[in-house]
Amino acid sequence: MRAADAFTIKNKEITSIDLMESASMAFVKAFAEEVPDHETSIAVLCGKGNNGGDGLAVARLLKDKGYTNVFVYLIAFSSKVTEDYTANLKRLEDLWFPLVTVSKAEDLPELKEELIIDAVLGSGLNTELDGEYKLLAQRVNALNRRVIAIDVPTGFPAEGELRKDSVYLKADLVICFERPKINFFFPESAQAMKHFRVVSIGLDEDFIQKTSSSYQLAEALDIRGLVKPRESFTHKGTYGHALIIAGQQKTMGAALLAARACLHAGAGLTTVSVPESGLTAINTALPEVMYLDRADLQPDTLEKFKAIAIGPGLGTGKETADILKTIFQLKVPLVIDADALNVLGNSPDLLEQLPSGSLLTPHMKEFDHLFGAHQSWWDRLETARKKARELQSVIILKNQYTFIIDQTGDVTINPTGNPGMAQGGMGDVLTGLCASFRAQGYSAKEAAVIACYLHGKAGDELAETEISVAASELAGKVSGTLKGLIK
Ligand SMILES: NC(=O)C1=CN([C@@H]2O[C@H](COP(=O)(O)OP(=O)(O)OC[C@H]3O[C@@H](n4cnc5c(N)ncnc54)[C@H](OP(=O)(O)O)[C@@H]3O)[C@@H](O)[C@H]2O)[C@@H](O)CC1
Ligand SMILES: Nc1ncnc2c1ncn2[C@@H]1O[C@H](COP(=O)(O)OP(=O)(O)O)[C@@H](O)[C@H]1O
Repeated sequence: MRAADAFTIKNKEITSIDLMESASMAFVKAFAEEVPDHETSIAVLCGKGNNGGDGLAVARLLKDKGYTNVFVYLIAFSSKVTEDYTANLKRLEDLWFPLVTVSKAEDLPELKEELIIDAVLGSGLNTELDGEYKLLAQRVNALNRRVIAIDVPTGFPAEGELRKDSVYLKADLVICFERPKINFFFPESAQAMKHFRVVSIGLDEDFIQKTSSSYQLAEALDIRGLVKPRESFTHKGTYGHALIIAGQQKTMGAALLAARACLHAGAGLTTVSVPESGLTAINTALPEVMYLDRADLQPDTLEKFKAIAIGPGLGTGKETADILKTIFQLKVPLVIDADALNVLGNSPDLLEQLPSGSLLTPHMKEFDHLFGAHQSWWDRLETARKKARELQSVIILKNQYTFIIDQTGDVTINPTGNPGMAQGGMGDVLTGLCASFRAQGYSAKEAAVIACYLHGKAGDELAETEISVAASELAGKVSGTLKGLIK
């Protein structure tokens, strides 16, 4: 983002102070939507860097917009100032704007304002907060006021490990510039912020798009670009035959959910391999789906499938390990989930035989069982990037924001989905979707991106009218959601 900043200043003939003005205007526009009442009393806490400069400009622009109770506190813990901060301070002084200087955290007056704008430190943070900044953050946090941060909460690193014992100036909302920071997507960010929204500040979009970054955010447009329309004269053979190896006596539902999702996501044919006791359930619940006896999981039978998913509800016994050994010998694209992942976690030798181009779909616990315990999500993601390269496979690391890591270690972040989806069976549905798109001929990465986006999007649509979303319902919805996405 700093490179885009510099490029825009150079190539769009825009000065850095103008860019700060543009950023502050974008902040104020979003702020006005969040806080429409112009009588709201607002304290703007400004550090001495460019984040503080934004705060000064925001205070002035809020006044211009009709906010009548805006007060500025200059957090003067450092002797260094930036040029644009100084210019914006002068603009405020010229307006006779009342300014309170705070040289030590203990000098911060008992703030009476209902709302605090945090412009103390932004993305220039180079280490975790300590000293006066830490005391200030703790004092402000203790006030329990509504806080809206400019760009990032003070003390929150845009990237790198988020330590559990770090102190942040906690924000209810962060209005950030141009692109979200990678650390916003980790569960640990909840210690520092509740929500974020992104505003455009006019940086050169072409430059941002062309600048290579290891992180991409999946968007509806990407899905539209990836999904191929169903052409005339095609038939069930065109859309691939997927096999799902899943389920035991007491976890047959996992197999049904995965198969249901596979079917509704458009695979030409879906077959499940479950214990024979599940046959009636399959025939009753999913008449389109075919059955393959476990005893028939032999190389010559399996070669005909266009994709095989294995794991949901399968159990971690010897049978699972034996099936894995068999399917690892094939040239069929694989999707590995749940118990199959746990078996690989128990046997590193088997993991080494994983065919390249496979798709692994672990949640946090399965991931740590496979690759070792992690203290932070940053570290976990770094391991995922390393392992995806080593295994030449795609890893879907599931969470509220799911990370899709490709064979080069690049990360696509999936923004769809919601807490209504926090219910058993949701992962089984995702596995069925992955199998379906792999069978339809999409690459492991394409299948992962389409499946994750679609999964969350269908969940979001259901959550518009429901508190919680059942996995079977979501599986039945994906076809309609996909149609809406590619229209
Ligand atoms: N393209 C964009 O995104 C745009 C971004 N813009 C805005 O600029 C912001 C970034 O501004 P920035 O680079 O001046 O850094 P900022 O966060 O104000 O802090 C710098 C000061 O903090 C200090 N410091 C650092 N860590 C510390 C610590 N742990 N504890 C104590 N001090 C610490 C550091 O001191 P130093 O360590 O260097 O001595 C330095 O003095 C960005 O968030 C956004 O709001 C827009 O205006 C325009 C377009
Ligand atoms: N709060 C949430 N927001 C978005 N997605 C969620 C949320 N909770 C769960 N999910 C999604 O649901 C799925 C859960 O997977 P998993 O834990 O393997 O479920 P199960 O084992 O019950 O099938 C993941 O794809 C995850 O991204």
